[in-house]
Formats: sequence, structure tokens, C-alpha cells
Amino acid sequence: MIRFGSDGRRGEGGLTSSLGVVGADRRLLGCHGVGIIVPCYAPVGETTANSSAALVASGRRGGCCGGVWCRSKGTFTDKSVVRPRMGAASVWGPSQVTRSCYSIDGGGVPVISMTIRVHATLNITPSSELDLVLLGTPKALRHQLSRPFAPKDVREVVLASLLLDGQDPLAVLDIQANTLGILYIVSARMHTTGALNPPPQRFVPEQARFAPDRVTLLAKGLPLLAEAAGSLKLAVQSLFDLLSRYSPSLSHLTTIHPIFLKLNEVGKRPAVPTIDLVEISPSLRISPRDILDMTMSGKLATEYSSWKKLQQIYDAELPRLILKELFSQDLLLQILQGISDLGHPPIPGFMFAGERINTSEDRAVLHVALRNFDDFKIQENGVEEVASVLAHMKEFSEAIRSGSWKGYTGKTINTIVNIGIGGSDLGPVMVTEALKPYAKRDLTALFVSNIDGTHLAETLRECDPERTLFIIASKTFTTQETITNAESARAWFLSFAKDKAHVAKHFVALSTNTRAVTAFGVDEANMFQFWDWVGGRYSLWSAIGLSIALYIGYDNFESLLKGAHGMDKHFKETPLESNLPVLLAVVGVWYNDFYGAQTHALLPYDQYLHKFADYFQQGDMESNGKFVTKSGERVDYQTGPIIWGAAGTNGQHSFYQLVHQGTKLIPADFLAPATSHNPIADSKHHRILLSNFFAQPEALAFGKTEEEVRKELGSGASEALVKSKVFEGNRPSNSIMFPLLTPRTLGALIALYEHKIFTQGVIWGINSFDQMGVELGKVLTKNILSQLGKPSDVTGHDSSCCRPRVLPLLSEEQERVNLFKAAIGVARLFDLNSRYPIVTTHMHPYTSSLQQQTRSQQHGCRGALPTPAFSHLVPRLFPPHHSSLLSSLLAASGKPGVA
Ligand SMILES: O=P(O)(O)OC[C@H]1O[C@@H](O)[C@@H](O)[C@@H](O)[C@@H]1O
Repeated sequence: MIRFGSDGRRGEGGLTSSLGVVGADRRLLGCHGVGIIVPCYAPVGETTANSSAALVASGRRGGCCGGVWCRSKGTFTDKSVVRPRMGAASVWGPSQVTRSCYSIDGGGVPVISMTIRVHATLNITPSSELDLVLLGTPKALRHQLSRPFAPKDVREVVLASLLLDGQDPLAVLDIQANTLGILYIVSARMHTTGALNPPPQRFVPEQARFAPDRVTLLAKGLPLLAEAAGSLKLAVQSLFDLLSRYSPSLSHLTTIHPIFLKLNEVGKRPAVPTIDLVEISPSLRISPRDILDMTMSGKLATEYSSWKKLQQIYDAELPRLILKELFSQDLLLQILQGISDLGHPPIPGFMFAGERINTSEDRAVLHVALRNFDDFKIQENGVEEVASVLAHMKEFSEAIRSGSWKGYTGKTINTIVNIGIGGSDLGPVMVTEALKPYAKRDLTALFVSNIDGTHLAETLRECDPERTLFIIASKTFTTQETITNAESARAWFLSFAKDKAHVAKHFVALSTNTRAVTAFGVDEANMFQFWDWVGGRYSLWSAIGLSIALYIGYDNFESLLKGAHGMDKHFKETPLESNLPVLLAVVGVWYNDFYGAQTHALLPYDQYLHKFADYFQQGDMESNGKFVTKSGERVDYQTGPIIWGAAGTNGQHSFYQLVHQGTKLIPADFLAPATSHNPIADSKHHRILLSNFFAQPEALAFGKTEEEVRKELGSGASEALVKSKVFEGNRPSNSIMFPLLTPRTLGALIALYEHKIFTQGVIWGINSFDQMGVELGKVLTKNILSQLGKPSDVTGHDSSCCRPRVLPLLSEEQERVNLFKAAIGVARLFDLNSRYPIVTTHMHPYTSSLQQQTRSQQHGCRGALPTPAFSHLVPRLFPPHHSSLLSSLLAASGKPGVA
């Protein structure tokens, strides 16, 4: 309903204006009930006059009242009086207007209302920067005034509000000349319960779907009015409500983003709803049997009737692949129905109940228990110990940060070095980078993961042994890279500290393996425990997060956990149709399995998230890179996508060309904070950044047609140039915004993706929680490592997979020779049948006798190592002098030369 009331500021002078959007009530309006309110001034006097926003109401019995559309500040001297004509709701006359404002609630419909006091005097002169349309002025003047200042669509909307009593603007306006105005009115009527159908001969209802674009007009007006009233904040709530009501499409966002950015800076919350959800209403039901099937049995996804249905939808829609339209026709709903086999209560039930959903390892998957805060009742060994480990982390991190923990010479710790790999590295790296604004800046956090000695060596160069704490992070405490790096770090430390007793002050361990930790020499008191139901790539919430707690403080670490817990609750309790991880998951499945998208890009427009894609490369690819279901069947559909991405605009200047105009479909997630931790140069940087954030999805979605390109280039342009500038558009993306990258937000964001990955795994029937695919390489590495010491032992390798790498690390000349010989031994196994016949390895100086030849080779080719059988390919691969060089190399190594 609409209520008119007093603003209580009568007689204070200046203009008071209210504005809003309403699903107007038909009874009150006594007409078709057009649901639009245009922000405007309805001047009723000179500078002392008050006015109220005008409701643009049009209908058979309703009239309209209007006002001034103001786009910038100015001075108003016109004395015209608006004659509000509101049909049954005509409560305004000049006298009422002076004291009226309104608040609107649409009977459950989102509401906006506001009252703004405008103290500026508006002056209509062509030289002013005014851009306004004046209502209630003679037509000629109106025309004259509106023409130079107001955009066409503004004029049309206003025109639509100016019709005489009792006339339906749709019956009067010309569809050609007033298209947008008509569409605007039509759209409003379509949103109004009980509205009559508009006269069919006057317009094409289908076109009305474009009308919400006109919401931009309102959005532009809000901050201008607020600004004129001296407080931009006044516009925040209204803009938020406006955009909640009219779901902000990408094109809206792009157009109004400067407004939005401006308002975010002054408002406590973003003025734009952060995730654009498609509204879906039906409840999805499923039998417990089916849930069990999906979650545990690993039935092939293609066997579900719903999958077949999706295939049918895809086949039927294929000729009209306009993705946006497909979604607007409830495609998402159909996809959700398609996976309704997942059921309600949904997928998470089995995870949260502690079921052993990691079937191959017979383990529960309970990273949610690490951030539980007592909401979920989870029964599993170890869960009851979570709190005490967190307390230990708190105590320890406070001791380090406060300086009460001292190194072996009595100095405080100023550097922490986390030694770990995979899940024991990527999470802490990503989060410490992401939450740098919360960091203790005099504590440096460094990370060593790669077995390449360079990583450790370069890191140690930055460390003072008296002030460095090493955190050995390894769930199993058997990972070769981590243990080797840890041993070398300890040796380095002892080369200064001398006494092994000092290790206790400088080494702590994060692991599930107490025995191996104590065997390494770390005191059990300095070990932080976790449990086998925490997967490596889901472990940053556990003791593995110690480096995070040290760096940003325990309280912030706890906020991170709480943010994730919030998302857990959302995932567990929200129906599928509005469940964020589920929505992300099904949209992903749709593109991955039906459109054949091979990859998925993560594109955070936030420098602090520059490791986000790296982190979810492991999170997603190690989880869902599986070709058998839980029941051991080979899938006949695609599973996990390739995850990649880069932060901010860097990607735009690198790989976006392919994303926009390449031959591959690359769904992408754009992520951005509404506000920046570093609003330097008066937020200029952030505005530019977010402008890009808004622009890219729009460019992907809508592209640029050939027609537009032709128009832009003019008739002289060549056909080739025209074609090369066309963007086909129709490329999908998700945009995710959050107010500010805080620990809590980041926690929720990570959990969002974790649950997305889990949901997709369930749909595909695979086990997202084992990682058998990384094992084979580890075994072979150990095998080859033992052979590298002795060339004659090199046997049993398939030539196609051998990539000899001669490490320049070793200092002993003889060892280099041995390594090189061993490598050549491996290379000899190459033959013409190999699938990957070219070994790409850089050659380095191995022995002094080889030095000269190798140097010349480095200048020439990239160092393929052909074998005798492979030799006749050499001339084709390398210039002649290189093949002879290679022969010399091989000969020098004691192996037969290249023919
Ligand atoms: O934490 P640790 O046991 O050292 O494992 C580190 C990493 O090893 C890899 O091979 C995978 O298994 C990852 O999932 C794991 O995160």
C-alpha cells in the first residue's frame, strides 16, 4: 500500500523531495496501478517551497503528476506548479505537497522510501549544468528545456507522466517515438498485481523485458538528490532496495556502477545486492534412498532420469544458444530440478552427519567440524579435541606475537617459515596474502614448498636464525619435499645454534603423525594435532592454519572460521534453489557437461586474492579430477574442470583475448570487494578496478555485434577488420561481490567454493576426498631418485615419459658427471614410437670438458636430448651444428653418439 504522511519539516525552507520505487496498489491508484516512481522535484513555489517526489501513475482513470528530473545541481527559479493527478490517490495539491512525503510498502514487496531535503535553489538556464525536464510547464517550453539536457529515455518517461486525466499514455504515445517510455510503463504494469493487459496493438509485450533497463534512470537520480541534500548516505538504502527489487542485470551494473561505487564509500553496506540470484520457487523433493545413492553409491550421473532430462533440454535449446535467455526462461530452475535427485534436505546431510563419504579411504570428511562453534552435533573421534587444539594455537600465537616466546639467544621471533606443500602450503599462503591488511607487519611470513633447493635457499637468505620460527606442516609427515626441506632447514639452523636443544624454540610441527614428528626431533608439546578426517586441501581451518593465526592474530583467525561456519550453515540449511554453493555447482555442471567447457577461470578483482586461483587449483582439481565413480565405474561424462586464473586487470592484458574471442567457452567467476582496504588517490584506483570488474562480464555476455562494429567503423572499413572486431558474446560468468575482504568474508568465500566442489562431486558420483592420482608420480620419483646415483641402474622406464633433468645443484664435479650420465641413460630409451618424443630440458654445464659445447648449445637450441634411435629426426628438429653438438655430448658422456 501507499501511505502519505508528513515529513514534519514544514516551513523549513528549501525543497524536500522523496523518491522511491513501488509496486503500486491498484485500489489506491484506482487505475492499472503503474508501479513506478520517478525521482523528481515537484516545485510549488520559490526557494521556500517544499515538494514531494511525484508518482508517475498512469492508467485509464488515473492521471499523473510529475516533476523535475534533475541530474546535477543547479538553481531553480521556475515558479510552475505541478498539478498532481492521481486518480483515487490524488491527495496532492500544492498545499499537500508542501508537507508530504511518503513511505511505501508493497505488501511484502521490497520497499524503498526516503526523504531528502534539498537546500539548493535550482536555476534553469541553458548554460547551467542542469539536465532536467520540467513538468507543469507549457509544452513548448518543456520541449525546449528538455531537449538539450535530458536524454531521450528520460524525456519519454516524463512525457508518459504528463498526459491528461483519464488518458492512458499507452493509448496516446507513439510506439516509434516513445518506445522506451512505453516499455517502461508496460514493464511497471506487468509487475503490478491485477493490472490489465495493455492494449496489444500499441506495443509488443515481449519488448517489455528491456524496460527494467530504465531502472538506471532511477539509480542515477538517487545519489544526485542525496548529494544535493548534503548526505550521500541517504541514497544507499534506496539504491539497495531499488536494485533488490529489479534484479541488477550486468548491463544495469555496468551503467550504474559509478553511482554504486560512490555510495559504497559512504554507506555501511554495499548499495547493490551482492549476488544476483535467479528467483526460483518450487520446492524440490527427493527420497532418502536417492540421496544415499547420490552421496554414497557413486552411481553414474548419466543414469539419473534428471540427467537425461537435462540432455533433452540442451539438445532442444541448442539452436538458440543465448545463454542469458536460456536462464531467464527458468533454465536454472530446470537444471535444479534436474539434479533434484540430490534432494531436500540436500546433499550436505551426509557430510555433516559424519558419514564416511570418503569411501576409498573409509573416512569421514569433517572440515566443517573445525569451524563448528557448537551448532552442528558431530560424532567422530577427535572432534572433541578441536577446541583444545584451537586453544593451543591461540596461546602459542599470542606468545609469539607478544614477544614472550624467545629464540635461543633470547630474542623475539620476527620471521615465520611455513614448510609444507599442497594443502599444507597453499591455504596458508593464500590466506596470509588475502588478509595482509590484518597482519602484524613486523612479523614476516615466508613459505617454502618446492623441493627445488632454490626455494629454501632463497628463503633462508631472508632469515635470521636467532629470530626465525620454522613451522613444519604435513598431515602425514612423510611427504618427501616437506621432510627434505625441513631437514635442510634444521641443518641450516644448527649450523648457527650448534646445540640440538635449541631446536625446540625454533621448530614446531602441524601433523596427524605424532610418531614421525617426535622422530624428527620436534617436542610433542610443540606439535599441533589434527585428524585424518581433515583432507589436506581442506586443512587451513585446522592446525595447518597456525601460520595464519600467527600472522593475522588468533582473533582474526577465529573470524575466518566463523565466516566459513556461516557458509556451512547456509549450505546445510538453505533449500537448493537458493543455496549458493549448490547454484554455483549446478551452473558449473551445466557448462562443463553439456556445453563442453573444459576450464573454469577464477578472476578476483582484488590484489589480496592473487593466490585464490592457485589455491582452488588444488581444491577443485585434486578433488574432482577423477574418472571413476565411487563404485568404480568409468564415467561417460566430464568431471572436474581445469581451474586457473589471475587477479585484477592483469589477466585482461594477458589471456582475456582468448576468453572474449577465442574458440573455447570459458565460464568464469568474477570476484570483487565493494570497498578497498587501500582507497588511495581518493579511491580512483578502486573505481577503475571495479569499472573493469563490471565491464568484463558485460562484454562477455553481450559482446559486440557486426552491425555495431560497422556503425562504429564507418563504410570504409574492410570486411576483415569488421569481422575481427566482433565479439560474439554469449559467454557465461558469475559475478560475486562482497563488501570488504575481511577474515569473515574470506572464510565464507572459501567455504562457498569448498561446498561447490563437494556438490559437483556428488552429482558426478565421484569421491572428492581422496587423491590417488598424486601417488604414482611419488613412487616413480623415489625409484628414479635411487637410480640417479648410479647410471648403470637406469632401467625399466618407458622412453615417452622420461624427461631427464640434470640438476645444477650439486657441488661435486663428479656427481654432476654421474647425474648427467644417468640422465643420458634414461634418454637413450627414447624411440620413434614414443608419444612424446621430445625431451625438453635445458642443458647446463655439467663438467668442465663439456662446458664449452654446452654453452654453445644454450645459445642455440632448447636442449633436446635425442637418442640413437631418435637420431634421424634430429636434423629436422635442430640445425646441423646442433645435432653434431649433441653427438659430442653423448659421446662425451660415454654413450653412443648421434648418427
Ligand atoms: O600434508 P602432507 O601430508 O605433507 O601432504 C601434502 C600434499 O600432498 C599431496 O601429495 C596431496 O596428497 C595433497 O592433498 C597434500 O595436501
